[in-house]
Formats: sequence, structure tokens, C-alpha cells
Amino acid sequence: NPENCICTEMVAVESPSVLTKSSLNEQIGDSSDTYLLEKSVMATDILENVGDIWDASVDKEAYLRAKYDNFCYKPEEPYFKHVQPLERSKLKQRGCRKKLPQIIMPGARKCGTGALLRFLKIHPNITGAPEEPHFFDQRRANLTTSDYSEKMPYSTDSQLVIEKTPTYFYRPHNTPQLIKDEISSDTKIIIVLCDPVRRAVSDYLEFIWREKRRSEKHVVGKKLDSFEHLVWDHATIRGGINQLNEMIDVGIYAKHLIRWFDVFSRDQILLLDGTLLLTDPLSELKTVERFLGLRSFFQKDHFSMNEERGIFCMDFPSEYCLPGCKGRKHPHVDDKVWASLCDFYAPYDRSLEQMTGKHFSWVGKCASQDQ
Ligand SMILES: Nc1ncnc2c1ncn2[C@@H]1O[C@H](COP(=O)(O)OS(=O)(=O)O)[C@@H](OP(=O)(O)O)[C@H]1O
Repeated sequence: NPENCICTEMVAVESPSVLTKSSLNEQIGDSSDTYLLEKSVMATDILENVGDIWDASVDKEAYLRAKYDNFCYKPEEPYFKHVQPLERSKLKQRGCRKKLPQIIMPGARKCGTGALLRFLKIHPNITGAPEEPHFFDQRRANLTTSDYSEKMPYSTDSQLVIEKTPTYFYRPHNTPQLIKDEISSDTKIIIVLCDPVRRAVSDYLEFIWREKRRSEKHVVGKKLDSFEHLVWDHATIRGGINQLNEMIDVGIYAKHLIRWFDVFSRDQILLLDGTLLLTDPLSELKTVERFLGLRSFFQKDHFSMNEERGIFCMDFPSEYCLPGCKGRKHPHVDDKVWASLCDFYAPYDRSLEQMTGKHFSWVGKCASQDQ
């Protein structure tokens, strides 16, 4: 379904007619844009509940109560959809307001942020922007942080608000500083990194998909360059990987990450392995729960592998698989170009491991694309 395939989560946000743009924040007399994480990050729920299974994790009725008894949206399957707000009186009664996100997921693009956000939004204590706000990278001059918070969903004090915009990771260069200055110095950052060679191919598939949609709209089709052609440097006689191409540049993770490390303390940044997210989503979700101090919700039997598509889908609280634009079949890349890409990224991957002190599952395993 092409509508579901817009990879930037373009879900229309329906506002009830009684709510004006200035929304409930003003009516409630709340001007605090930032909501510190004190409560959530310091939460010890997870520690208190070690070995204790939350009913909401196993029983659908209990889940619906945990998610919606203190929430600002009506239940709607799949339960990551937080689209239809409650009536105005209920919103007020529950203390629902739009606030700036406490957690930002800046990418990297095509490393699984879409799957991660949708899964996380199932958690009873998480809500998130329905679309990518692109506030810092496509900002019109007169936009303020209150315009930004308008793009966020309503939330109560028991929900954390996440936004993901996968371009922030690499552009604009001062996004980390802007987040610190304009949202809060307490903002939590979740960065998903994945095999940069595979990521570049995924980026290319997205590019092709968008170009095809564009040419369908404008009737005229243009011949699209192959992946191999685009990533190769044709300007020099020796050739090699064209690192000026954005598809390549994004995967030089160490270079971009340094700016995030410069601005935020290490305990504010969670680095996830997108390659693991694809093969073992539960372990990465558990890591996020711990990082945010959330009560442990996700369980092994919430997920199962869809053999046909080769991706994990959710079975609880309802069945859900990401649309076909996520988890696409990748084409075979020319072996010489593949090997060059592996060689190109290897030193940057080593720097990444050195600077983070973390081992990433793809590092050192780039030899064959068909593994
Ligand atoms: N469970 C599940 N379902 C579907 N897809 C999954 C999942 N887990 C991880 N992934 C990987 O997510 C890749 C798309 O990445 P993003 O969502 O970050 O893309 S985007 O930047 O937001 O457009 C997507 O890339 P492609 O395989 O190239 O489509 C997947 O590798």
C-alpha cells in the first residue's frame, strides 16, 4: 500500500474541532515547554520489577487499561497510533498537554528508527510525534519552539514524548547544540547505527522509490542511475568510493557522532545496533527501557519473525508488521563496488568502536553481501 509506504510516518493528526492551535497548553496556563526527565530517568520501576511480569505485558485487557486509562488518545489499532485525541474536557481532566520531546531519535537514516519508534509507542509510558517534525533541518525562519511542541502529541506526566527525524544525525551540523539550547540540556538521545554498506543500499532503494513516485505524478519518467554508478567517484581516473555523495557520507558515523558527544554527556546518549534490531528487536527494546528508566514491558512473545519478509512483526497487543517500504529486499551489488565500500568504511567503523567503547555486530563482517 503506497500510502503506508511513506517512510516518514506521515499520519494525519486529527485535532478535535474544539481545540484551537494554541491548544490546551494555554487554557491550562502552562508555558513550560520543557519537561525534565527527573521522574522517568530516575525511575526505579525496572529495578523494583525485576522478575516481575507486568500484567499489561501478557493480558490484553490489562494492557488497554495501562495504556489508555491515563492517556490523551482513544484506543486505536495498531496501538502505536496516537491520532484521535480525547474530548477536550477529558484532556484537561487528565492534564494532557503538548510539550517538547524529552527524547530525540536523530537517525541514522535507514537504520531502523521507524521500527524502533513504532514498537516503543506501544509501551504504556511512551508516545511520539506522528510524523517526522524536521524542525531543526527544514525550519522556516519564524518558527519557534511552541510551533515545534504543537507537532507533538498530547501527553500526561506519565508519558515520555519521543520524536524521530533521521536527518538530524548528520545535518545541520549544529543540531545537537540546537537541541540542547532550544529543548533542554537534559534531552535524551537515542541513535541507531547499522552496517553502513547495507545502509547505503537501503538509502538508494528509498531514493529510487521516491523518484518513481515523483515520476508517476509528473508522468515523465527519467532513467535512474544504478547504485554502483552513484556511489562511484567518476571525477578521478583512479575512481573509488565517492564520499561526497550523501548516501556514503551518512555512514561515516564517527565523523557525525563526535558532534553529539561534544554537546551531550555520554550517559544521555544511547547507541543502538540497528543490525541487531532487525534480528533481535527485544534486546534493543529492553536496552531502551533501561535507558529511559521505564517499567519493563516488552516480552519475547510479543514478536515473531515473518519468514516471507525476513523481519520481526508484533503479535501483542495486536498483530502488526511494518509496511513494505521497511524491510525491503536488497538487490545484489556489484562485487567490486561492495568490496570497495567495505574497505572504505572499515577504518571509520574502527574509529567508531574506539570512540564509543562499544562493539557493533556488523564490524569486521563485511566480506560478503550474501551472508
Ligand atoms: N521489524 C522491522 N521491520 C521493518 N524494518 C525493520 C525492522 N527492524 C529493522 N528494520 C530496518 O529498518 C530499515 C528502515 O530504516 P528506518 O526506519 O530508519 O528508515 S527511515 O530513515 O526512517 O526512512 C529497514 O531497511 P530496509 O531493509 O532497507 O528496508 C530495515 O532494515
